Amino acid sequence: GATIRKDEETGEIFIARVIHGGLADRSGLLHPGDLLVEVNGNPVVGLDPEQVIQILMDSQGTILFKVLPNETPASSSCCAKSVFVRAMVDYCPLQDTSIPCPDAGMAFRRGDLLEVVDQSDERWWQARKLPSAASCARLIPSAGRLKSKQREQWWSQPSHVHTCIKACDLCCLSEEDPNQTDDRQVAEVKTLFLLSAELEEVHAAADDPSSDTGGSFYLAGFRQSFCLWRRTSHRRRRQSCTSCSPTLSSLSSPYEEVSLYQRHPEEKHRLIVLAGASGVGVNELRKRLIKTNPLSLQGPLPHTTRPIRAGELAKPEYHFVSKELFEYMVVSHRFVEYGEFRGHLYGTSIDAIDDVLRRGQICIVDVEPHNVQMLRTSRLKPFVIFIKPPSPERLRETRREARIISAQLHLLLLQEDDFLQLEEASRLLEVKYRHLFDRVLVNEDLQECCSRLFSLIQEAQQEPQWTPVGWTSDSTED
Ligand SMILES: Nc1ncnc2c1ncn2[C@@H]1O[C@H](COP(=O)(O)OP(=O)(O)OP(=O)(O)O)[C@@H](O)[C@H]1O
Repeated sequence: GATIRKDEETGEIFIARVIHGGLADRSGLLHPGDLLVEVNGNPVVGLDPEQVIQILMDSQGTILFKVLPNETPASSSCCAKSVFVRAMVDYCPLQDTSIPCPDAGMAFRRGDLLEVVDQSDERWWQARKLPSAASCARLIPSAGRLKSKQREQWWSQPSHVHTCIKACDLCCLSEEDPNQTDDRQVAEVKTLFLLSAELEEVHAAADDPSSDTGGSFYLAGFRQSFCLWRRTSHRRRRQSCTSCSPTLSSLSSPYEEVSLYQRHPEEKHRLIVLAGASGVGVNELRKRLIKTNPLSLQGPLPHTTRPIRAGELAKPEYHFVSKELFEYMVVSHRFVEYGEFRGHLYGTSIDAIDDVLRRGQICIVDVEPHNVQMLRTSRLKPFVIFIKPPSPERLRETRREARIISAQLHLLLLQEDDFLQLEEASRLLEVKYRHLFDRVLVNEDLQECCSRLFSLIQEAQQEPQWTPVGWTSDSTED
């Protein structure tokens, strides 16, 4: 329940910290800074901390400490106000040689919620993991300490590839007039979305202008070419540069302060974000949810530069815009995701999300996990649900009839390779983005997953949830 330290000059042993909720804390008799004179009658001045610990370990029954109380004790830990944080990094005390007492340390993974009960030591904080019945806190590195560790690691890496710089360089080379900023940025978009041989193959195979409203894989209520763009553009959709982005870089804050937020019934609904590896069923779940609850749930209407087809005006399933307007929206950062398919641009815009929310409906989007960060604003207050596959056996059992669209636009049954890829991609995404997910849901039985998803969506809107403090402490729109 306490740690000790030795004053190297005088050889005196002091109580370094009292663990919140531990025996020493509950006794109220020991405080940081108290001078330890004797343990069970053994003088300890001049001993090493390890020798003092050995005396304690050899003792049985009652342990008697003789202490000289610290004359200016720090304010009692029980009076300090707890701060709640979400861990944005993983930490393991057993791999940290600098921790004063590894046994008193607490391991955590990114995304874990922690109650920090004591920040009086600028290097080591005391915390409990939530939800937790444990009364005794454990040691975690302070934000400052973790940041300096991250900085050391960052500088020790040989090089950092800045994808944004590369994209700009390339586009500058291809521009006739380097002063035209907008054109340059548009060229950057093109650079980022240069179609691969695979996608060109799709163009050739699918060059049938009527296919968007016909074909055996038409998804009711969902735009086929938009879905096909999504399906074939994984990893080519717009991505921010993680080397440079202050929010995503390895130097960003290791803890995010959070507080409980409950949506007021008159406030706009929280944005619901579904994320998952390609093929896990995110689109199927979203489609089913909207189909069964069309009045309360809606997806944002995508934008496209594709021409309007005959008969589409009656019930447009896109915002049809000119290429110029689309490109203007790109440079104005109006798109969450965008890309090119069959020579036309497609994208999900923030404005389209706002349209749904303004109508009083719950907006549900599915985005690539690397794009979740840009939706994390106090205005949208996204509730992010990660969809993951079930166990390997159940995945193969439940997906016997499942189909994915091939690069040649054929609907294919999932093969062993697809299952392996899906499992690996899902595992990697969860490791990398866990801190951005509010909930993780296993998509085993479709019907059951849909109803659990619907309950989660209700929970997000009606029950208190942990959100970044910035989302509730100010009313500024971002
Ligand atoms: N729980 C499930 N049981 C059986 N089949 C499922 C289940 N979930 C999804 N499927 C099927 O798996 C296939 C792929 O699903 P879906 O198209 O929704 O994937 P996705 O996650 O949206 O991937 P992408 O973004 O690459 O399109 C579809 O045929 C869908 O009907």
